[in-house]
Amino acid sequence: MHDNILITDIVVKDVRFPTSKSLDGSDAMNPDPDYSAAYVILKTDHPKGLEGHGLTFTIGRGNELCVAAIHSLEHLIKGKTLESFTKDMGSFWKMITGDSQLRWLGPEKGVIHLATAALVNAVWDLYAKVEEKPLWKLLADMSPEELISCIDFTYITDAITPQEALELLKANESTKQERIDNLLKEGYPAYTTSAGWLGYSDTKMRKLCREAKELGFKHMKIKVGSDLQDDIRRATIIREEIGDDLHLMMDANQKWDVDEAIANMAELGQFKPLWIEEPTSPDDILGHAKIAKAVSPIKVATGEHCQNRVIFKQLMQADAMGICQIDSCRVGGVNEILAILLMAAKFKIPVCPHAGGVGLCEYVQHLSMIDYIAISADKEDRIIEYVDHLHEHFLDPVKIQNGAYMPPKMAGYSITMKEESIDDYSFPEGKMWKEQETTIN
Ligand SMILES: C[C@H](O)[C@@H](O)[C@@H](O)[C@H](O)C(=O)O
Ligand SMILES: [Mg+2]
Repeated sequence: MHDNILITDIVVKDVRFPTSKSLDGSDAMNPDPDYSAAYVILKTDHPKGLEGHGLTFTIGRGNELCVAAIHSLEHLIKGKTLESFTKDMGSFWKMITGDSQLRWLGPEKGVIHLATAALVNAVWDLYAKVEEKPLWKLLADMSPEELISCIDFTYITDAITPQEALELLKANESTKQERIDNLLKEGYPAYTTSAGWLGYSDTKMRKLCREAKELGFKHMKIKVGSDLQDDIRRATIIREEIGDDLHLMMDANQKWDVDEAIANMAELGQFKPLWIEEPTSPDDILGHAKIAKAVSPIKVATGEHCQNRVIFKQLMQADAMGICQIDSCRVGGVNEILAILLMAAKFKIPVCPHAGGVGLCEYVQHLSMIDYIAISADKEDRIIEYVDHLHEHFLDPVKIQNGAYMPPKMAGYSITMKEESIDDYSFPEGKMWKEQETTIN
């Protein structure tokens, strides 16, 4: 169906939203994020003019570095056909992460890997659009063999071999349709972070807690890690509002040292959080393992800053990660996510994706859905983050019903941003930035 569609050009945009003005998204480590996207458009010669869209998420300054890194990778994609990639997605991924000179900038981490994610996800978006399916369905319709062929198993075969992964997928194959039907009916449960941003006033927090309850959410996440007494005060207010009806999760955004995390969680444990997220440096595998042991039965959640599948593997092998928080564009896009989902299924670690930001909810719903349909085949103890910001900028925004994500129906990876939004929020020339030039610097 997609024979010889040529990727003729790549357009990259630096899109930034001034969310720091209202302190949306603020946490102990990131007090003033401007949710931003290094945004890619793959132009093609498709008769209907189809384009592949993809983005990688940053929080403002430095977004231009991702834009530049995407340009550096561009020669690996431009002038090639979609089919030359889709006929062997695993090799495509190896090729785009394996450029003999660019690899030095990573390997597979930091700005170059964020850029990889934007491009890889744009290729998947194009693939799904050409096949006229939402991404989750494109993946769900693949045989176990086809799904496995999308993955580069380099560096993870000590945790899962292609053969083991294949068996895992095969065991779920005959029941896939039941789970698709279930998703179409009930959706995939979400949790909300909207009330818990660190910069919000108590009044605003209380109001948002009540709204979240009314909207049917059963789980809520709050930010901690600024000052312990303040964390206790805010958690008390939240518990007053939500009672014991809702589950609570806490996110420290890497603020603590290892022993400090353990000590602080001994205090915050009174609020019965389900998990403590990013208690310390995302690279500290043994530190996470120590914290996980000390705070049990509270789980340690991490992943939004996990640079690649190798770090995920070690966190799992070391019993350091109780909740696996994949991020759609921190690691190298759909292919690497599939590898992580398979490892999580093998280690029986629930996957609760990191979302929010701009476009992350639109992305990760597809990933949790394919996890449920074909990989873990389980929704138990699994929830997708939901944040109520910036969805209006997308052509196919997420749909939440009774606190659950409903499966997207439109073809693609749900990440196509409205043209007007791209223009208005392009940095620094877009009209929204021109209007507030004084606050830029
Ligand atoms: C700066 C961002 O809003 C983060 O606070 C956010 O991604 C957060 O860690 C989350 O888990 O949603
Ligand atoms: Mg977080």
